[in-house]
Amino acid sequence: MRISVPATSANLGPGFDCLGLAVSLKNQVVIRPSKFHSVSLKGEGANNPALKDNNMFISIFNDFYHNLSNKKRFFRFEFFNEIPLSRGLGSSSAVIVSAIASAYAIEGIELERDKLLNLALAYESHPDNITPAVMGGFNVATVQDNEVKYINKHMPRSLKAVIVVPNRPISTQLSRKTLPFKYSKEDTVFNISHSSLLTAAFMSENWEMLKYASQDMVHQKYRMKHMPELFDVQKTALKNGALMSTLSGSGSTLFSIAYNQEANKLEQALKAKFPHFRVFTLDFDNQGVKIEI
Ligand SMILES: Nc1ncnc2c1ncn2[C@@H]1O[C@H](COP(=O)(O)OP(=O)(O)OP(=O)(O)O)[C@@H](O)[C@H]1O
Ligand SMILES: N[C@@H](CCO)C(=O)O
Repeated sequence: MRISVPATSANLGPGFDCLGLAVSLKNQVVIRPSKFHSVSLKGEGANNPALKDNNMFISIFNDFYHNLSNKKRFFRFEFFNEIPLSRGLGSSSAVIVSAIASAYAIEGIELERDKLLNLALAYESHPDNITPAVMGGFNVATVQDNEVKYINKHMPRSLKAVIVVPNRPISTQLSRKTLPFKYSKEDTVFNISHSSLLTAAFMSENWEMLKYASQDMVHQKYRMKHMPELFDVQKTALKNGALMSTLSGSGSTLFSIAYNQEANKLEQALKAKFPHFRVFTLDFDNQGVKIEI
């Protein structure tokens, strides 16, 4: 069985903990019954011994598998990771979503996407990465009565994501602790209005509105000041054709959107100015989690 899950970019500026979309970097895992437990790891995280010895995917998979099955079986797990770890591209959501989905699939139990999403919520309390990881596309999501309420929309082929991935990881858990405990009425109103405008811009495909609507007062400046070069990445992106440029999730990746015809120029400008960072041009993913039996 093979399962793949896309990387995701959450917040999109003002939509803290509620907006997110999926891009075409993917983590894949192939799982086969085996005489004994074994793991192989390629791509992102391959040099990280913790991912072999104490792998979050395997522990979540085992929890679900043991609950669903009465059998004692061993598996071989082959991971092919494209999603950089702890860079704000939803690496943990990809692991959570794929581990739950594969435990059901290997037992031959159908799992609806909505149910998968709500099971994933137990591991990640904010829904802005897990929703696009499951559904693909652009998503607005909130949690009410322990359930994710969301609206999803496909992204068009006329746009690309251009991402700048710094070499320093940022842990989401630690980064959330650096945010203020309280916000002023002005900052709160600023974010409500910008997040609403941004959502309307995505839903109505009014791409020229993105640069106004994607501004934020709630989290980016607090997080980016720990890596001040990110302000320069953002400025360079906006000067070179980006329709919007925002901190991806809790960082450290900077995520930009550009028209197809502007994407190459934007990628080259970012590569020239930040040669020590990785720059990728990606399509958007409209499929979300995908299982092949
Ligand atoms: N491919 C993977 N295999 C196993 N564990 C992983 C993998 N990718 C991420 N993880 C786990 O998830 C942690 C990173 O989660 P964290 O929420 O800090 O970052 P993120 O999900 O990449 O960022 P964000 O939530 O801002 O998008 C890693 O330290 C590791 O424990
Ligand atoms: N909304 C989350 C996304 C990262 O998981 C945050 O900004 O902390």
